[in-house]
Amino acid sequence: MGLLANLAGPLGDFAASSSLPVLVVVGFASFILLAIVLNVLQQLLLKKPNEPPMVFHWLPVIGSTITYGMDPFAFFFANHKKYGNVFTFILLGRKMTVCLDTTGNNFILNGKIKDVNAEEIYSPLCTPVFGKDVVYDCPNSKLMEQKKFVKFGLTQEALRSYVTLITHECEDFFKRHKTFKGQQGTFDVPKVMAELTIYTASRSLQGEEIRNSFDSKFAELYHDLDMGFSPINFMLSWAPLPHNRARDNARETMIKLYSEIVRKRRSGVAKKDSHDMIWHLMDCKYKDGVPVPEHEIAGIMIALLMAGQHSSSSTSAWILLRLAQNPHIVEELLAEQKSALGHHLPPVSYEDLQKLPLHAQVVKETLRLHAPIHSIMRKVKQPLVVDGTNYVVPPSHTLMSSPGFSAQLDNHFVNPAHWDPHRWDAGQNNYDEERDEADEEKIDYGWGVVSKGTKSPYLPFGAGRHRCIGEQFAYLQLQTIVVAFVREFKIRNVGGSKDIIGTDYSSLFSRPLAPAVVEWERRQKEL
Ligand code: HEM
Repeated sequence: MGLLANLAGPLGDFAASSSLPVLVVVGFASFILLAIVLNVLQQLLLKKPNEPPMVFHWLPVIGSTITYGMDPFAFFFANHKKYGNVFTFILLGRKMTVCLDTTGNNFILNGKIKDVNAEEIYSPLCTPVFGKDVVYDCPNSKLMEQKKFVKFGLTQEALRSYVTLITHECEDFFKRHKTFKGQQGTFDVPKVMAELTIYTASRSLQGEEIRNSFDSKFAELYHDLDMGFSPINFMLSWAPLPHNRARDNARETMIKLYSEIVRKRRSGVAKKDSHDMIWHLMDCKYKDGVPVPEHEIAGIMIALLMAGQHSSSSTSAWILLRLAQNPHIVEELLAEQKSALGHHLPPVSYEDLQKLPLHAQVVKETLRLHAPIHSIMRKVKQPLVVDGTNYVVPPSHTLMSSPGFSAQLDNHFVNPAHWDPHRWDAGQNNYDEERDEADEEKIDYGWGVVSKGTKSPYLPFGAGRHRCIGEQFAYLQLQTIVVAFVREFKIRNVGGSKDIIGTDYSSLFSRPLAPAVVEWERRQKEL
């Protein structure tokens, strides 16, 4: 051996040292190949007839992660065509069973608490952002009470005051923001609308102190906290990565900030002169008579800020992008305001919003095509027979529902890909919304009576015990922004094109691909 090595000299040394990496690469490639072959054979030969069909995939663990992640709706449509309403796919090693259309929405969203569970899925991601003892870091019955507090805090009086506050924020923004200097220009819609949305939500729901903090330290804290929702955190929310450390610092600082506001208000330094949610939560008590502790008030307020901001800012951006694609609708909206409220366009009130059906329909139609939450997930707790099938979903699976998918089906909506707010004028769709709503079973999970939505193909706010409690606020906020915007501006796509921008699915909430730039022009004020 020694002799041979000496004879080969430096060449032998090189061969000896380079053969190791080659062997490792060959070994790894063989392992991958074997895993692929076994994975394919398993799919072809070991089909379980009583389980939903598995979406074919080459790579174990990765499965359909990439195709689903790039465009979930395209993925749902392609597999709906192949397999029907129920199928399973692999998402980062997890088995996800998708149940589509109205039966699928109902099966998952109205599932019983003993069968399906949301907190096991959402808690690892949300608890480090919201903090302890709220939302998914507590028993479901406590979440239901927390939802009741918020829902009941949205009184007519509160909503009325919010319209005025939101209008002021918008007017101020349109006057002062650097984007809107002069008579005309262009702006990046998602970026600018994210800013306006957070100012309007914080001024109304979160209160004056929080709104004022957004001009200084709060924006940075919000950004750090938001990084907690990076998709990577679905797997690594616990990991000591820089963005998770920043998230934890931001959460602790925010909890302190909210707690200080509560203490200051309780001490009588601040007078109760608004209807924000902090004041309301300070007066709430759980069923056992215990008032909501400071850190829970903070956690609920953070949860509202986060839940509302992502969905509403994406929706407000889509609304403006759709209006820029359809400038004639902007003129129709202004005409509606003039005809319902008077030619001189007085300040809009909460009651006035009910007189502007086209404004509501613009929001409604935008949510139909651009649901910010494309996939809703639940953990299966025990073997479940899927309604209307022989399939049994085992507890190792996660259920996935997508109400945004049924809202794009042509058996429910005529020409579904077309954005047309007038489709909501009576009788334009294939399903009778009013009749279905009247027939609908009603239920109360402890935070007010809601319809179960079992038949509706249109559920942008979800259904069941986890249904959104922010719907009323979101409509009010979005409609008020639209009212203020069309009074001040005309908008259109750059060069008058009819294109619409694509969707960015890279984060947990879908939103327009940025930058999405459109042209604005300030209206001449009539004297
Ligand atoms: C356009 C705006 C919005 C849309 C499309 C939307 C959509 C949704 C959906 C689909 C769900 C159900 C999630 C699930 O079942 O897992 C939900 C839940 C929820 N949303 Fe919204 N939301 C919007 C605005 C808001 C706002 C403004 C707030 C707060 C003020 C809010 C607070 C909540 C809360 C607290 C839940 C309950 C979570 C649970 O019970 O697990 N949302 N939302």
